[in-house]
Amino acid sequence: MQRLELDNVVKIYADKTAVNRISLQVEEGEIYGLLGANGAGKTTTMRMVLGLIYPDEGTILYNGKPYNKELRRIMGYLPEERGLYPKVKVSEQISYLAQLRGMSVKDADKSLKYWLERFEVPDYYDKKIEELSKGNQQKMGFIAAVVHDPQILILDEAFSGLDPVNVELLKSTVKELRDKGTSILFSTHRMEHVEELCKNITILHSSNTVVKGNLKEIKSKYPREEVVLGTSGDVQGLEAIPGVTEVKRTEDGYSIRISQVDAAQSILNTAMSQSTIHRFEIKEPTLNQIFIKAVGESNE
Ligand SMILES: Nc1ncnc2c1ncn2[C@@H]1O[C@H](COP(=O)(O)OP(=O)(O)OP(=O)(O)O)[C@@H](O)[C@H]1O
Repeated sequence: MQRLELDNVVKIYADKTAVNRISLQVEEGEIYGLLGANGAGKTTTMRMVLGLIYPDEGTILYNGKPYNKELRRIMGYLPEERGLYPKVKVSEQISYLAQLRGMSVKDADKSLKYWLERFEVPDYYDKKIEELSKGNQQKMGFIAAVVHDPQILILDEAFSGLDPVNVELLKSTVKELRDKGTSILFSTHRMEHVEELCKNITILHSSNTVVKGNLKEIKSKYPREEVVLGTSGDVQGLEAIPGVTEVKRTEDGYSIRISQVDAAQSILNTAMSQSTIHRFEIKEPTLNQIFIKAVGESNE
């Protein structure tokens, strides 16, 4: 049984279809990437999953059952815009949120203290949100989303505003939650994070699903269009090889764009006849390249 299942879900605002027939499944212990350009329909989809707004068509099932208010206890949400009150102490508001989701005062306090220790900021317990830096407010938002140990966690740009050390800290936490069985709907514009974390993805464009499936399978279906060549010296004649569209000199060789994969063998033969080769790779497209191809650079 799927932990979370969306089937042909539609949301319409007046004359605007914000989400048009999205279908996806998230298993137990899976991080699912929900991607798309600005205005594509990601936040609307997440808000429907959370039960904050209702779909106009389609179904959303949680452990095989439709939405009911009790599900709030098993869901956690880190919104893109900060959701915590600036003037209230970390301990008061996160403990309150945890109690709203069914925890006892004692368990909520214990869990909050665990997470503050985990993020190496135990002294934030008594601080007001407004006293913290932007990145540390983001960490408190993350704690508010996970403090009650949800089965379904919805993360919208979870790593925004964080320095590289904190990105790694949160990333490893997200992986750990996944390994413990949490199902995570993960939305971001940072494709390298998706490549590292997500098994399956959906890319939305103007409310429609344009790419969907297993990330590795999606990547294998897109043509390989870049050859990386490491050479000890110059190689002449690469531009003249049929199928080569662009040749760039790099520090230790060449980066070559190709329009057909057969060109790679000719590149290797040409290079080997003139120089020692210490690297030859026909690169898979990055998710960034796939995203740009699928969506184009058009923003709303
Ligand atoms: N309450 C609303 N009333 C009317 N239109 C809305 C409402 N909420 C969202 N929309 C529209 O629905 C579409 C999808 O918006 P949504 O916020 O889901 O996009 P998004 O993918 O989360 O974008 P971003 O990456 O910019 O956060 C947009 O065209 C938006 O203007």
